Amino acid sequence: MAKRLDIKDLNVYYGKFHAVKDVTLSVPPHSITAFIGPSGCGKSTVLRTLNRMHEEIPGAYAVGSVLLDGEDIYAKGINPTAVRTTIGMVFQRPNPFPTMSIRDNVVAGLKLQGVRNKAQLAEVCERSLRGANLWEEVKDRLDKPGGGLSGGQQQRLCIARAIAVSPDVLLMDEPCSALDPISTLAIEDLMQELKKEYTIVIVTHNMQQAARVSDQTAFFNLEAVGQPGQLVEIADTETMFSNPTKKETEDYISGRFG
Ligand SMILES: Nc1ncnc2c1ncn2[C@@H]1O[C@H](COP(=O)(O)OP(=O)(O)OP(=O)(O)O)[C@@H](O)[C@H]1O
Repeated sequence: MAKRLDIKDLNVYYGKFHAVKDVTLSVPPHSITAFIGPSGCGKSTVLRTLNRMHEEIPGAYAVGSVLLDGEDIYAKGINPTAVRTTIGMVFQRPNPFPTMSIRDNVVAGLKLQGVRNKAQLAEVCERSLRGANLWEEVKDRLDKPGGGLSGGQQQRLCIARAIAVSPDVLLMDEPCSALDPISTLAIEDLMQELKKEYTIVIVTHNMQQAARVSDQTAFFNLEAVGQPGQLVEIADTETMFSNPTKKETEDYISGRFG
């Protein structure tokens, strides 16, 4: 079920390096929010803090709060693994378990949670593959390895894997950057379907993609190399691309820098 995210005064550090400064923004449920901005401005860093994935990086830490429907995902006693189930992530390069069957890839998270009931696993597998718009292409080869699919199919398999555990939010870190244009459009179409059930945040380098798929766009920038990235502005996507408030946003989206 889609939930709302509220990020408040978020600062992120890699050891002594202050990577992201004072980010405050909200992501409404059933919407797609795109993070755009030049390389190194902290888009992926912010995204990773939205499901505590940065905690896997030695020395990385966040200060501030991230609320999921009002509940702080950083509160004491909250298990980061549980957070990553509720707030799933799809990465830049499709990363299915290559030798594992398509079926087992999809239900890997459920099996980790201890679900053993075959009928339940089969039902979730089909529903998730349908949800990721991959069912028709793979229904006759569910026992074949996930690594045998095309790049675009593998990315949809990863989306199926993420939605199989019934998340509230899907984070997507440049999910199309390793894909051809047709697979990219398939994922973009799929995102429009997915937002009916989930809240989506996507990092993209592709401004046309941000304009095509997102409801609101957040532009990040950094004053100079070595300085922390900051949120410059956030607005509904149409306004952002037609009438941004800040000149640096206009310069970026019109291709004058970055
Ligand atoms: N694992 C890490 N360890 C140390 N510094 C990191 C790490 N990951 C990112 N950084 C630094 O944090 C800053 C923000 O990086 P981040 O990857 O979030 O930017 P980005 O906007 O997503 O960039 P890109 O568009 O190139 O992917 C950069 O200065 C980067 O070098």
